[in-house]
Amino acid sequence: MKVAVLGAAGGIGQALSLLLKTSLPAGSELSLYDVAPVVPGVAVDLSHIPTDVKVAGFGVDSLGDALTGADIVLIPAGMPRKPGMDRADLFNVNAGIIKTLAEGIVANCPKALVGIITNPVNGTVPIVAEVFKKAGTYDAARVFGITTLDVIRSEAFVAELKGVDVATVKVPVIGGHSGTTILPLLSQVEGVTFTEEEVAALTPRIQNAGTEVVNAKAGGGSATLSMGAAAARFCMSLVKGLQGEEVVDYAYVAVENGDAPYFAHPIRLGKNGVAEILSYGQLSAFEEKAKNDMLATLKADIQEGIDFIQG
Ligand SMILES: NC(=O)C1=CN([C@@H]2O[C@H](COP(=O)(O)OP(=O)(O)OC[C@H]3O[C@@H](n4cnc5c(N)ncnc54)[C@H](O)[C@@H]3O)[C@@H](O)[C@H]2O)C=CC1
Ligand SMILES: O=C([O-])CC(=O)C(=O)O
Repeated sequence: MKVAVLGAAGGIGQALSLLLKTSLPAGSELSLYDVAPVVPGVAVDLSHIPTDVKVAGFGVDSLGDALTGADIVLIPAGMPRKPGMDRADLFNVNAGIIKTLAEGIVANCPKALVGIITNPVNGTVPIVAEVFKKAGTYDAARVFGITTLDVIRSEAFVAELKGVDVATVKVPVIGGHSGTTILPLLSQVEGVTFTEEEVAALTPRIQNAGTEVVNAKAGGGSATLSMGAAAARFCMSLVKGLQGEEVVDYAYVAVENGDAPYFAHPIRLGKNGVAEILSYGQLSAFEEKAKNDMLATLKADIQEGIDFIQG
């Protein structure tokens, strides 16, 4: 199994690479790419951890070498938010970065499963898909926006609020990855119930959790450690699917005849990525309204990504 991390020297990239070094199956290769000159050092540093995962670092001129033979490509490259910014404010800077990296995937590992972390995820996922479509290599089953951070935050916050063992908490989160487009389905959490007031307070807490971190870091960036944990968890779901195990997880994927052209759903993963997009089930009246209220924003974010490539 070869996993490439693009943007591996950054806050997320380093945390994610550390977790992958200690959790990928024995015999795997971890390929670290970044434009920052420290990246070979990050690889050397990780290579001293005694696990059977080979690590190599690749600098700005070696994207092709980093990607060749990759089964999974994870992309946390690009600029994070500062206080006062929305994720959408990152589009102008990060769209070009994502386009270049997607072109590298087309040229070097067009069959890889691609997990996109770079914000704004609502728009960067369509950019990658459009680059692949243009090149004739697009397979909707292989492109994922990683929304696992919304899921793990929801697990943490529900466990905290309800005083239950976090290991037993499962929270479906659908939609997109920004503000109100993030839609936790608290009505479907098993084993606990919420009052209307709790739903009205917890839903925006989950939606604004990224901003909570941005503000707490006071100009020093956004979530990196929790995102590293989230991306590693999602990567391990992809790995299990590739190994032929049955696994269901959540991600922002292309959906035909869905609520929007891209929407986070429960998905069944297999050897070729998405094996099946599963229904997110019955929504409460609160969730149905929240979904309908945010769809115009999500669709506009998606269109911005499509237009960036189609012109
Ligand atoms: N999907 C999600 O839930 C989350 C997404 N993010 C997003 O992840 C991205 C990265 O965040 P951080 O790691 O905190 O930022 P960071 O600034 O610490 O790291 C970004 C890295 O990307 C590298 N980079 C820039 N241009 C590149 C290129 N063309 N090719 C390869 N590498 C390149 C930089 O050199 C840097 O090492 C941001 O866009 C942020 O908004 C952050 C948290 C959660
Ligand atoms: O809020 C941000 O800018 C980073 C992010 O996507 C998150 O933490 O969910």
